[in-house]
Amino acid sequence: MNPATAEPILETPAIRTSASRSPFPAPDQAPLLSLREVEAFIGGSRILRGVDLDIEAGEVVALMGRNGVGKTTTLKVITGLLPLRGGSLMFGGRPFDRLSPDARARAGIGYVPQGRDIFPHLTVEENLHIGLIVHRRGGGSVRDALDRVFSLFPVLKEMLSRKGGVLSGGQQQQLAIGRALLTEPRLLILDEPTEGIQPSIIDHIGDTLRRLKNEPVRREPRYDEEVQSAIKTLKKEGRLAILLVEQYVDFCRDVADRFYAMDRGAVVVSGPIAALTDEVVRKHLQV
Ligand SMILES: Nc1ncnc2c1ncn2[C@@H]1O[C@H](COP(=O)(O)OP(=O)(O)OP(=O)(O)O)[C@@H](O)[C@H]1O
Repeated sequence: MNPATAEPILETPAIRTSASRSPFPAPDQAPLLSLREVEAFIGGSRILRGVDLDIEAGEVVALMGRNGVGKTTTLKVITGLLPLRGGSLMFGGRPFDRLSPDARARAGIGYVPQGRDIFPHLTVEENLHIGLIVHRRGGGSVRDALDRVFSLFPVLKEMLSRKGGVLSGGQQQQLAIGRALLTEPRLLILDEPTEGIQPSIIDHIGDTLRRLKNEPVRREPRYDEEVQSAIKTLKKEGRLAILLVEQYVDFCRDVADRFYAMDRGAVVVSGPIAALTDEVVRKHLQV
């Protein structure tokens, strides 16, 4: 079944459950990633309250929701930065909640956290080398892996000797994604890839003109088109799945196959991206 087209939208608590799936399906039939009834605490506070989420190989899934509902916490549980306190977590059909964050990275989970986490005092080239040496998987050549990153993000090739800290927000994002891709992940996790990216000059000019004409300034999302088009290219290649925490609805509608919307530590709606209607946005996502 293609989840992008065949799956109806469901309101939780009974979000899409897999009645036909046994709790431990054969690895080759299982989703790439599967969270069931996941619970997590920060300090004494219960932050995740039974999160259910599946990602199939090759698909792009948007995890959405208002501020503070538990999206980043969900990613931290997946990557092992926060312990699972209840429920199950499977990757490639096998439980993996006991693995260290490092072992999860080696198993194929690439993570680009919010704020990007590049090394500002190292050059672009040195930042990329960290991706190559730390967790490199797969048998492909380093040259091919680098060429793939440079074809997705040509600006990185031009800026190899610049320090990471002098790049623009959008370029740092491209560097962080490029570095994660060099580890050849099976699942790439991106936490708010559009966050903190400066409005483009074109948008700025547009705003100024509108102000001059006394028209309201557009408050449309502004995001990095390179990141958007890279996600679409990666999706076409189908070599990895992407889990994306993102607040811009248009961005998600453009790149994602499916979405999950969270509220107060649980998934409240999920479905194919076509089901992310304006009503769903108003009810579950708008502030
Ligand atoms: N280090 C922490 N200590 C205490 N509470 C925390 C901590 N980190 C997160 N929380 C709380 O956990 C809840 C979920 O936070 P989380 O960062 O997962 O939300 P989010 O959906 O990713 O939102 P945002 O878009 O604002 O990042 C919030 O109520 C937040 O206040």
